[in-house]
Amino acid sequence: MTMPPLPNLNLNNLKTIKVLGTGATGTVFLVHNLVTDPLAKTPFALKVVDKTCRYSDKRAHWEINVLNNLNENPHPFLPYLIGSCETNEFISWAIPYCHGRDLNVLRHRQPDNVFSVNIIRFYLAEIVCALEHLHGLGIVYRDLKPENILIQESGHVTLTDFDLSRKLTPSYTSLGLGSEKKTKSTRVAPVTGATRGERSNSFVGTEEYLSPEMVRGDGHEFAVDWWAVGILAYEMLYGTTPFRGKNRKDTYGRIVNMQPRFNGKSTPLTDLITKLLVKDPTRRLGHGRGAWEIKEHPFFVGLRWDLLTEVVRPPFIPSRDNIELTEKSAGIDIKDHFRNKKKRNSSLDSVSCNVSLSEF
Ligand SMILES: Nc1ncnc2c1ncn2[C@@H]1O[C@H](COP(=O)(O)OP(=O)(O)OP(=O)(O)O)[C@@H](O)[C@H]1O
Repeated sequence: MTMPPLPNLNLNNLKTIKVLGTGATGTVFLVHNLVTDPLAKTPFALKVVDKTCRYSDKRAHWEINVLNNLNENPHPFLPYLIGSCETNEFISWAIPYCHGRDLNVLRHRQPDNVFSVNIIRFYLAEIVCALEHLHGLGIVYRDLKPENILIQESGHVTLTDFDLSRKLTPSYTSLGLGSEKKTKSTRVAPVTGATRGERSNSFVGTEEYLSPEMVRGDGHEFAVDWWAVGILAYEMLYGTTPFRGKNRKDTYGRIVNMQPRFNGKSTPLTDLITKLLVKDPTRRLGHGRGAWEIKEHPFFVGLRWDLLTEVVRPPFIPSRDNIELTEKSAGIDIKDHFRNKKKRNSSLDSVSCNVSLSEF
């Protein structure tokens, strides 16, 4: 499918409504186009990255590149690029706004902060499909975590945030042929700056979601994403990740050495998690035949993968009321926002410009 050329975004025509999220390198704003959509009927998400942060321009260009690729190879559970723009200070790009917040927020709204098994099955199925599509394009995602799984207006998921993703030779083509090339991991090094209660981002993802091969500094490939699916499933089931330690070093030690603990007797879901959390990536579910190994697991028995977007009703459909456009008139000056962010970060010695990404 060939897409028409993307419109260049004109930042002067955009009005910020509110901040949707602030990450290691960028800030995501909810914006609307004052010229074409003055009443903010169809707002969209604008990710803005400060070019003065180390590695940020490379990461931003890469993310735009991935989104461009997705425009040519679309998938219902992955975003597309609406447009982009670059100035001396910022790189910005727009993607559709996801009304339902992210899976982390949603989990904290559930009784006991955990999802039911049926809801876990639904979200895992969609995430497996999204990862399968990315892997088919030769992209290893490397940053799966609840905060990066957004809920669309329809209730289906969208994976976001591709700056840590990487291009590999696809191994799981539709013919199941080929062997993948590994991407090297730099040995994990502590980075400072996560504030209390937040998860910190390491150079390749969030520490509790890192795979043993990443922690060890071995080469890694698509199987890191299947490991992260196992961590995610565990967190959705128990409300906590399986290897969380007292501190980062302890967490890394547990990731490499400890087996996950389960409450009660084995179920298809705990069996799936066990097979995804195999330390040796070559023995992990998904390594041999990619997503199909996971789709064929008994946990998903009876699920019509081909009808996922049409028949299966999402467990949570955000209502229009969830869109808090009350701050519509407020407007946030993007430059001011970054000036203040820099001030805050310098006093915290924060991660913002400090993320070690020596692979770039
Ligand atoms: N399209 C969107 N719709 C709604 N909210 C969004 C959208 N994109 C991002 N967000 C919110 O903004 C947050 C940060 O986005 P994103 O992860 O892309 O930024 P980042 O700077 O790369 O962060 P990170 O430090 O995790 O790499 C997300 O967790 C989410 O809550």
